[in-house]
Amino acid sequence: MKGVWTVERVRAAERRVFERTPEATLMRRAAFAVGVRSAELLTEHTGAVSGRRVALLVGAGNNGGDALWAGVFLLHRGVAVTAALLAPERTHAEGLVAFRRAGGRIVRVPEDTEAAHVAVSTADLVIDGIVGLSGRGPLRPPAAELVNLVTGPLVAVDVPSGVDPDTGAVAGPAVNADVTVTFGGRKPGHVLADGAVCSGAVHVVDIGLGDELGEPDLVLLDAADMGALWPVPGPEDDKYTQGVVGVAAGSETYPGAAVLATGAAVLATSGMVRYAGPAADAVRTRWPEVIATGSINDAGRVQAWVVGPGLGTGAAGREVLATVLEKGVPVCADADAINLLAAETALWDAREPDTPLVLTPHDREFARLAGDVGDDRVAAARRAAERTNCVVLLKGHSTVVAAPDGRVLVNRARGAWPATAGSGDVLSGLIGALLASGVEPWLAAGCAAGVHELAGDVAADGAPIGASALLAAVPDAVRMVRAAAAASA
Ligand SMILES: NC(=O)C1=CN([C@@H]2O[C@H](COP(=O)(O)OP(=O)(O)OC[C@H]3O[C@@H](n4cnc5c(N)ncnc54)[C@H](OP(=O)(O)O)[C@@H]3O)[C@@H](O)[C@H]2O)[C@@H](O)CC1
Ligand SMILES: [K+]
Repeated sequence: MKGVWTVERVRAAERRVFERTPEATLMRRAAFAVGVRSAELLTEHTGAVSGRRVALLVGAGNNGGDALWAGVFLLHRGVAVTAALLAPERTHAEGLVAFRRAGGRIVRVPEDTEAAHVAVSTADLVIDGIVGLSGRGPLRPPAAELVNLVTGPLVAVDVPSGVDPDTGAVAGPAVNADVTVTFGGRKPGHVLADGAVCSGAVHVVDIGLGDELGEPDLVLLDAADMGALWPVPGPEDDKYTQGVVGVAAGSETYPGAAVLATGAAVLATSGMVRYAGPAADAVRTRWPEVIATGSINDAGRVQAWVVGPGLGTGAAGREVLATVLEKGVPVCADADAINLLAAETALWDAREPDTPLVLTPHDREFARLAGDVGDDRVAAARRAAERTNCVVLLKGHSTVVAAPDGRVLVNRARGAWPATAGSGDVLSGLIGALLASGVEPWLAAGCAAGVHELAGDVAADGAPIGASALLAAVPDAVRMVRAAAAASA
């Protein structure tokens, strides 16, 4: 698992490190890493380092200082570097002196705006040192204008400017980086909301903060983590011991939701799948291995239920949800099950106390359940998880999964193609299968979201896809995470 630390935590670690290591040393290490990565990118994009042109966008603080020292490194490698100072009176003083001494060219904004425009638009590579951990709100107009002119690769120092480092929110113009070089560990802004996209490829550099950072605020599951968690049958297992999942979904109007959710459960694990509901014929036709029945009351024993996709919010749906919640096994509640729970507090009483419940809302469902998501998606999901004593998987470009005990994991989206009708039904089936296999609910939700994302990516391959194609790619995605786990073992 990869850790993610909030700005407050990074600052606290930084203070402890400063007691034994001078601030300037840390800055040099950070800047060196930015310089090295930039030189690599220059080689990749232009075939050389020496003789190339780089522009630095330098703001008022230490982020700009990092950029200037990276500029010094590049000057020593024979690069022609121009620094556009966006807050000339507040530029990092030592960085500026060193940059001048190394032969760097300086242009001041707004006085030399024209020269800055030329430098940025003709650069082979641009380094964004406008603002880092102290950044708040979008880029201000002079910086936004310059960023618009960038044509070459863009390297963000620490955080792409204009992205909120703690929430990933982007409220206006922001840097869209190809690469972000960050220090010590990832920040929430690299993995959440629009910040995940603006960050490009995130490169984490150890500058000596590591030991002081402590437990991360959020975690990211990588493919190897998912592969290690994914249930694999042992020699003693049969169809029952691997966990039986029940799906209570779909209606006469929406049989497709039942077919997709059930199919996902079939493909996720080799445990048995039962279906209960009005789409039994459609499910049986598509998935003959499923034991399908028309009524929840006839369904046999299962180790976890998936309830909600295409269920409807009428009396019949309500009855099904109440029955499932009373069973005393883990439940993944999606779509209409969430709407029902949001609309009727009495339904919560049907839940066997402390049986795990995973809720998988998108923003509108979340709003009905727990109020507006707002900019801080982690805080929103964490609050809802604590209040409802549920695992809350908040869908979005980056999926956030909060456990009632405060743990949060994030899945960075690979692309937007999987955001298609029926895709949520597939996700709920995957979660149900992992719950039935006994995977801890918080990890089950995170792992399912990761494999779902990967399946979408594999299926889309750069073109739009439907949920059926995503579903069909689930075995490939499982193979990929299993292979990643085997490779890292
Ligand atoms: N962590 C570590 O260990 C290490 C960290 N290091 C580096 O230090 C960086 C943090 O530096 P920092 O604290 O000096 O602040 P920084 O982010 O440069 O902002 C400066 C000023 O910009 C302003 N400003 C705010 N928003 C703005 C906006 N949207 N658009 C324009 N301007 C905006 C705001 O001032 P204002 O104008 O609002 O008065 C703010 O005070 C960190 O990201 C990393 O690169 C490394 O050197 C070594 C080790
Ligand atoms: K930056």
